[in-house]
Amino acid sequence: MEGSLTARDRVGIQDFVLLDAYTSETAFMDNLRKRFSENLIYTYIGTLLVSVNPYKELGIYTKKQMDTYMGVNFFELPPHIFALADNVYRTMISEANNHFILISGESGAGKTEASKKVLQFYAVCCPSTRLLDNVRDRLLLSNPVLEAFGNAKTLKNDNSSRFGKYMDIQFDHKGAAVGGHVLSYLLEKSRVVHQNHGERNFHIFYQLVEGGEDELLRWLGLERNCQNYRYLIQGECAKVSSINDKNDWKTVQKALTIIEFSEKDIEHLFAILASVLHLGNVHFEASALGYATLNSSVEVHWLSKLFGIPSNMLVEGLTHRKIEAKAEEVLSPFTAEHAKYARDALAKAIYGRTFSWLVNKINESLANKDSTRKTVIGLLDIYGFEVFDVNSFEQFCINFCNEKLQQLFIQLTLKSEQEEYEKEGIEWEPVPYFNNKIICDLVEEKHRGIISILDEECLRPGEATDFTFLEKLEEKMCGHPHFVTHKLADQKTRKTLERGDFRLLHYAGEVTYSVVGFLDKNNDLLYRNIKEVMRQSKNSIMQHCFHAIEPDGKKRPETVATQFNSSLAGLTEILMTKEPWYVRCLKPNHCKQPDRFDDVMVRHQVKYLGLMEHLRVRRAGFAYRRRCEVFLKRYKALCPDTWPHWMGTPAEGVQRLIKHLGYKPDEYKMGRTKIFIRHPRTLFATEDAFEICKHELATRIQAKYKGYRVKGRYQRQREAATKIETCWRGLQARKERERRAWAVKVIKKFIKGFMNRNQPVSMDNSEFLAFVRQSYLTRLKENLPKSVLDKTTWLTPPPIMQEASVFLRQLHTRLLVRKYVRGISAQQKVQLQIKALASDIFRGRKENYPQSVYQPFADTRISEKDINIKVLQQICPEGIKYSVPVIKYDRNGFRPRFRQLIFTRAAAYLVEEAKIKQRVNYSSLKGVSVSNLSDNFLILHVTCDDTKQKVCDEQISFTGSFCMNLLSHAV
Ligand SMILES: Nc1ncnc2c1ncn2[C@@H]1O[C@H](COP(=O)(O)OP(=O)(O)OP(=O)(O)O)[C@@H](O)[C@H]1O
Repeated sequence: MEGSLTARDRVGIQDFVLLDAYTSETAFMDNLRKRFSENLIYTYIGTLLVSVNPYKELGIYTKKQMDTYMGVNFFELPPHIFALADNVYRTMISEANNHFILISGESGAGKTEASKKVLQFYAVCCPSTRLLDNVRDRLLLSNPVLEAFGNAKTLKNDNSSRFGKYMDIQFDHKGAAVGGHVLSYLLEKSRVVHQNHGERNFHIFYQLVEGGEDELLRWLGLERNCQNYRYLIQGECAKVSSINDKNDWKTVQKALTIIEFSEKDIEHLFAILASVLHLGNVHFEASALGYATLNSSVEVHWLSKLFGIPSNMLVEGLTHRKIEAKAEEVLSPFTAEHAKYARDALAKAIYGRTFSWLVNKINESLANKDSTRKTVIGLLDIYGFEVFDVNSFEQFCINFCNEKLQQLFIQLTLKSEQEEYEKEGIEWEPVPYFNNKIICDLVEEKHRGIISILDEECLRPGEATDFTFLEKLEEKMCGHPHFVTHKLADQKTRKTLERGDFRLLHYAGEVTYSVVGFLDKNNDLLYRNIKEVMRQSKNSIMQHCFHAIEPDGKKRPETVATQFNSSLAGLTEILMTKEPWYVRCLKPNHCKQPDRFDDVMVRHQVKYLGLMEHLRVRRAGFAYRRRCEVFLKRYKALCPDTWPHWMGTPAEGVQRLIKHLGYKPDEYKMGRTKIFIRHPRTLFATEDAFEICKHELATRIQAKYKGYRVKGRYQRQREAATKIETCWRGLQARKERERRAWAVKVIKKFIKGFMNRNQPVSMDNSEFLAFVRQSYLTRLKENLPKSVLDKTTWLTPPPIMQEASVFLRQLHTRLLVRKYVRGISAQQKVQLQIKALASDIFRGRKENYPQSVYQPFADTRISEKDINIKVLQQICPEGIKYSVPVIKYDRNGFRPRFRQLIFTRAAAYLVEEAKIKQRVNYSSLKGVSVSNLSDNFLILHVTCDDTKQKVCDEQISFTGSFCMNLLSHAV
């Protein structure tokens, strides 16, 4: 698939919009399956990309592939994530606005992989410099670091994102990636202390233990065996065949240095990871009084060393809490159970806060400090919808997040699209779709939603438990169509629910949540005592985390669910200001197996992702719409009526324009303020015409001239001069520095004068004029005559460049002449002088003169060795100037005779072998005549008063092929 389509690439339909069969789910599934069986994992629905996880390497993400997709029209090549990335990028450049790519799908569907591919595409395909290479490397390498700390093996996915990630890639006006910013959402901290069977802790712990150098492990007090650490073995699957912790460790280490973590930062970061592992091994026993006693001196030793906190302080913090009793604070001992809880809470807090520190640090490294305007492409890769056997608070948050993203998708596509048709007065048959707002409200509605009820239970005084929370839910949610519990369920459903469960009917399916742990996880409290202990740490990251993040003393921090809800609202706001693009990832089977397409499972995803509805709206609707003024502004140059100025309304202008372009009535619709184009191909045809018109330079020049406009006229003149200077540089032989400097000076002078006389009329006009100038000069540069005699015709200039063209032509000719003249030898110079003379004599007077211009003139036509020695002896003292073989005709009878005609300084000699037949003194030469025709006759007229001559008043006629050469010499 390198550029051209093969038969395999055409299997099925590349764009569901083009499916012939009516848009049934069966036809949709057939197409998806057919393509999947040929390893064609991508298919479009318009500009939305559907991707099916192949669970195997397909070799379709090479540099060559990137080159293939770079700058090619979206629908020209088989669907690909690179095509989408390229289309987003080019739209961002041409429209100079912000975009985001929403990648969604359930856990393991391929979201993270897709977002990595997009990032790689930009890293390779965007213009770059050495400086920007740094930014690019950091952008790319932030991924393995974030994955190591934020991803883990789950039952659904060996590399499952346990946090939400939104990454902005910032581009300058030339389209180079110049910076980035990462926002992270709710890390699943509980994984640090607990993993379900078959799952792992975050990758970084295993990488450190497996890959860390011996010396490092010694320094951290760690052993190279994951089995020795309680926090690493709860899922009983420390080793996973698809994961190479050792290699990943190396990648992370390298990435940390490239992202510019200092040695100290790295040291402290590793110390924290080791501390968490030591903390997990801290063991409590109950004393006789039932209080916790700490029986882990080795662990405490290492914790004390790595945190830089005295051991006794640590021990106290881990076994006691501070209680305020009236004016004083007293220490109250924990029970063993309580101490374990406090230890785990500390481990979670340390890891969670370190993760936030890490994200900030990455952001510092990606930040672009330059304040010039940048455009942005956002990449949203957030944990996918997930359902386990036991689902807890974390799944509740993750699935709620997916509900919100589905809601955003609905808002931006199905809902807004249909509302827009209505608003614009376009006839439209509404497409029904399931709006999941009802579920979002169920979770987030103020005072009535699940989060509000949970917060109430967390914050209220008195004995609140997970079960009182469940009762409150039952009380408030009773009868809600998407909520059910054991108590509220009908008999049949009740059998599937435990007493401590509640079930939500999500857009993606039912999920049963166990309320156990909801209150604790939502409170996420850490005892004050242990926080104060951590503040004493000598580890700079710990100091930062426990100082900076702490709210003032007594105020209770916001609950986790509320914080998460607010951050999602913030994310929605960010996304709503950008142009959306979608990648919908599908998971083909539960077993992570290649070549296995589970129909039921895929059909279910197709359904809940709303793909059929999207397809129906796309098919019935319009692929492209733009406000009339925007459309007109872009394409008005394609129609003589609208270019350069359209005086009527934008809508009328658009009508005139599309009439000129020959749009058929079924290809478009005019709304109240917008034009709607049904098929992408119509737009592509228009865009192609536009491209031809403006040439590929248009985008670059537009971008250049935006900056150019702002900088003012002086700057404009300078830039224009520099551009032309560049053109000229290409034209000149680089070695001739002196000449080039002269040319540039003259051109600059010209431009200055020229610009002064050609003040642009309007902004639009100025851009176009600038384009026309640039385009003409570029073409001219490529078509300049290469030598003085080059017959290349000078390019006809556009009207505004007439004057410049004449000037440049003179300049160019002069330059070529100068170059030519400097390059000729003394001998050639004499030749040329003779030619110039021939020109004076014959130009316009003799029919075959033009041909002679291209024939070399020689110094002589008979070399001395071909002249008889006797003759030479006689005439040599006079100095032979020129000799030529001729045929002589005498006056009577025109009998031809072969002779040598030899000119000396004093006379002309007619020679026949060893005999001088005739000598004509120049003093006796009355004249020379030739005809004006294409012959080579030459007649010498001589006087007869020279008694020594045999002929008087004679005409000596010759013919020879070099008559002009001869005569010019003679003269
Ligand atoms: N395009 C692809 N080509 C080859 N393998 C892929 C592709 N996409 C995904 N995979 C495989 O599927 C696995 C899961 O993909 P990924 O981690 O991207 O899922 P996800 O949707 O981000 O899941 P989660 O929501 O759990 O983070 C990858 O580790 C990889 O092995």
